[in-house]
Amino acid sequence: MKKALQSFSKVVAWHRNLRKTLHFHSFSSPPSCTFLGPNLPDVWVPKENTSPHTLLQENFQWTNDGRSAAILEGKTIAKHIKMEVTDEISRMKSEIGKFPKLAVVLVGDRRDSHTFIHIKLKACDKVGIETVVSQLPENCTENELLDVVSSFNDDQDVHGIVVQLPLPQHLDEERIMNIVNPEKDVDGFHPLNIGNLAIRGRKPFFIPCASKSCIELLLSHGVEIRGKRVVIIGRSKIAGLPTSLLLQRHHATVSLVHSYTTKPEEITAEADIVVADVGIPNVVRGNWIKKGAVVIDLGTNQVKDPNSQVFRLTGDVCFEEAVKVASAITPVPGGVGPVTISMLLSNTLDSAKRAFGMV
Ligand SMILES: NC(=O)C1=CN([C@@H]2O[C@H](COP(=O)(O)OP(=O)(O)OC[C@H]3O[C@@H](n4cnc5c(N)ncnc54)[C@H](OP(=O)(O)O)[C@@H]3O)[C@@H](O)[C@H]2O)C=CC1
Ligand SMILES: Nc1nc(=O)c2c([nH]1)NC[C@@H]1CN(c3ccc(C(=O)N[C@@H](CCC(=O)O)C(=O)O)cc3)C=[N+]21
Repeated sequence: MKKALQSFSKVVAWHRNLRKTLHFHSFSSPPSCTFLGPNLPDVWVPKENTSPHTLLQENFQWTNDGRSAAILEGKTIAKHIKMEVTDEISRMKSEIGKFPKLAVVLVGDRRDSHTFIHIKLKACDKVGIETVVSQLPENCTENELLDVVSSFNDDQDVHGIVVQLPLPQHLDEERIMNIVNPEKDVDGFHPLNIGNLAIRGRKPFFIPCASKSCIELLLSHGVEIRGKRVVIIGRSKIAGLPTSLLLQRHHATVSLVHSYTTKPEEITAEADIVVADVGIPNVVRGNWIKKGAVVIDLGTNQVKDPNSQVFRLTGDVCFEEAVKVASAITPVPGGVGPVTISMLLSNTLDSAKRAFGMV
């Protein structure tokens, strides 16, 4: 009993400390926050030493006084997370002579998928995560793909499996996601993980990386989530839907806008926080945003410049317009994307730690 009380007061002290450093972040009652392991709290909370304190703002101002919005920059956060992952992997190697391994499955030849996989592999290499890539042709059968995933499920040296999405039309994404071992599902897309994310107090093995990235960006810049009205444009399983679930766990009031929503701009204009996950460049205009709102742009659209023929990254939000209205906004590139990648590294490390009994 005494021990339980001691650990409970440690948790409370940890919360108090966190509240002090992050200022905005508090829980209604500590016991409602179930701890799921070192890196899997009931809500996603940036670790103290992960969030660069220089970024923390004492009092986040939900205003735009006619100047530009604050830029919620992701590269520095990503760097801090990567540094921490690197340190932990070095420790793992020296203590038990083992390291995490990520398997990536790519079907077909999509240009953006190649880019994203290249970024993931490079990041893994940098922090000391071993990788294995299985590339299948565009016209592969579902059974061929299922076999590849199954072989990674069975491989004890593999701790994380990523099946790059989207898959070609003829393949049933749900069937493929279902077969990934939930304990290796570092993307967090398996129905068991999504389901457990949906219900507060339940314990997903992994939370999707882009969703964690959104929360991390908000919290580490001092943006309060609890009680805020959030509108997410898009309900994809990669980002929109899980982000809505995670934000609910953080006590936001969440609405989802999708392709059947009429007059989405009237709904987004009510939001304190707008999250765009559509995949259409510049679809969210300045007049969709309430003055002083915070804008998180997940869109990473490769758009060909008609003059130079060079591909440029464009977000879903028309940055030039939104920056004049919002109080804070993520840039593309350099906002959500880099943090998403670092979350994948962190999830893979967590999975290896679990496999090695280090948690
Ligand atoms: N930066 C990052 O970390 C990440 C970035 N992304 C990027 O996010 C973007 C979206 O990708 P992904 O999540 O795969 O999305 P999907 O293509 O799977 O889904 C898009 C969503 O947008 C909705 N939608 C489409 N058109 C409209 C519209 N005109 N108005 C309102 N809603 C609309 C769709 O509605 P409906 O459901 O009705 O079809 C759907 O829910 C891409 O640019 C991708 O690269 C994705 C993941 C991570
Ligand atoms: N199984 C699966 N898991 C995913 O997590 C997944 C996926 N499939 N399919 C596609 C989307 C998209 N996504 C991004 C990840 C990183 C950046 C990223 O690093 N962006 C950088 C720049 C990228 C560049 O230079 O092209 C930035 O915004 O600064 C972007 C997008 C993950 N996704």
